Amino acid sequence: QTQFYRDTWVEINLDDLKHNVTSIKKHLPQDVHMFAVVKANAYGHGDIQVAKTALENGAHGLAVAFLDEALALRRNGIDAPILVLGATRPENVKLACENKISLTVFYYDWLKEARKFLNVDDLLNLHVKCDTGMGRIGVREVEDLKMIEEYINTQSNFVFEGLFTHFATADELDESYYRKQLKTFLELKNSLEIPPKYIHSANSAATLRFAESHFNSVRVGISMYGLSPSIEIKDRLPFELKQVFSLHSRLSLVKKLSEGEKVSYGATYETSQEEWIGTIPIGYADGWLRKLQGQEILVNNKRAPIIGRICMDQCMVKLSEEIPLGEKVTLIGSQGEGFISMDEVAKRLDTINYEIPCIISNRVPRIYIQNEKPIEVSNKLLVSSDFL
Ligand SMILES: Cc1ncc(COP(=O)(O)O)c(CNc2conc2O)c1O
Repeated sequence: QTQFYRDTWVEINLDDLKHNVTSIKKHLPQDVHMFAVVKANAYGHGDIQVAKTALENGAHGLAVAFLDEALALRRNGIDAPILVLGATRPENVKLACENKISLTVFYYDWLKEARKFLNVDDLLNLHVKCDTGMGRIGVREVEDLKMIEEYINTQSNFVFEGLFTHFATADELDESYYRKQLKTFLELKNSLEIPPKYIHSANSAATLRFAESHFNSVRVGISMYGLSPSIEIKDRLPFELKQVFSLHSRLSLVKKLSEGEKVSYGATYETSQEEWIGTIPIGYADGWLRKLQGQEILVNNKRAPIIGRICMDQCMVKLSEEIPLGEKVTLIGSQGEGFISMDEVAKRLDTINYEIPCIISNRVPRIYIQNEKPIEVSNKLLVSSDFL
């Protein structure tokens, strides 16, 4: 059982994760597959643990950003279908074959290059990505798609396993651009001789809002973690989402300062009267960024503001009264009646909820909670690394 030696940690509630996955599955028709998007260490939640819980509760497969993330899942005993959503080097396709990892192709010449690295009996499962308006990666014209389809279907190394696209605005109230993308995707899909096994377009927002975008598979990330794809659709979701990720620490010092005393770098904070000040062992190197100065956290079930500049490893909080040393504080998540949402922290950082769990760094261990009990600790600082 890996331990951790600083009183700062993330709690991942696997019961809430299960609630979200089963709610999404119930929302989908029986025959629509759910791919759990576990890229970026499952948006900072822990890729292996999230993958296992999602698969145990009805996910059909997994989606990641690049080959390394897929290999990490395979090396941890995950043998469900895995799709790499981003670009892969042609010279690495054999690794994908050997590990039964599906890759994304989005231009013709990649196929000709990739073939050079495959033996005659290698089989590579490919999903063709269409750019219908995201403007990132993907085929944009029917003739380009037809060229790719023709090449895949004539090369024994390649299996045309999937066709997909990605929406840029499915989380917005104005549906016009989404509808334009869906129409373009249908034109591309209908131009194919034979449709591939997986046809998918929906991210969380489209999965929750637009049944016509489900086709036979969906790719769900943010809502699986219990977060709304955007603020504007937050109060229009078809079922309750439970925030899986919470961030906690403990007071490492509590002191009473008299009026006119300074706190932290730059001596920018000055007590306006006699004040109780707590110190917490978390800082910007943990992803608790300096711009979070002033953000309230929960101490003894009450909101308390971070005061003074946030340091690399520590920050200070203004307490409403003397609090015992070692008291648990909650920076994100619930404590008693209080709740600090991912959206509240994101707002203070002028960003979106997706980014927050991603930037809480590997310095902060992840504790997995199931049936209200901690069942696993993942501390990335205490795992060995490969030396070249
Ligand atoms: C191709 C693709 N499919 C599905 C998802 C899941 O979307 P969801 O988390 O909204 O359900 C993403 C998320 N990609 C990103 C999420 O934030 N920035 C991104 O590039 C994606 O890039």
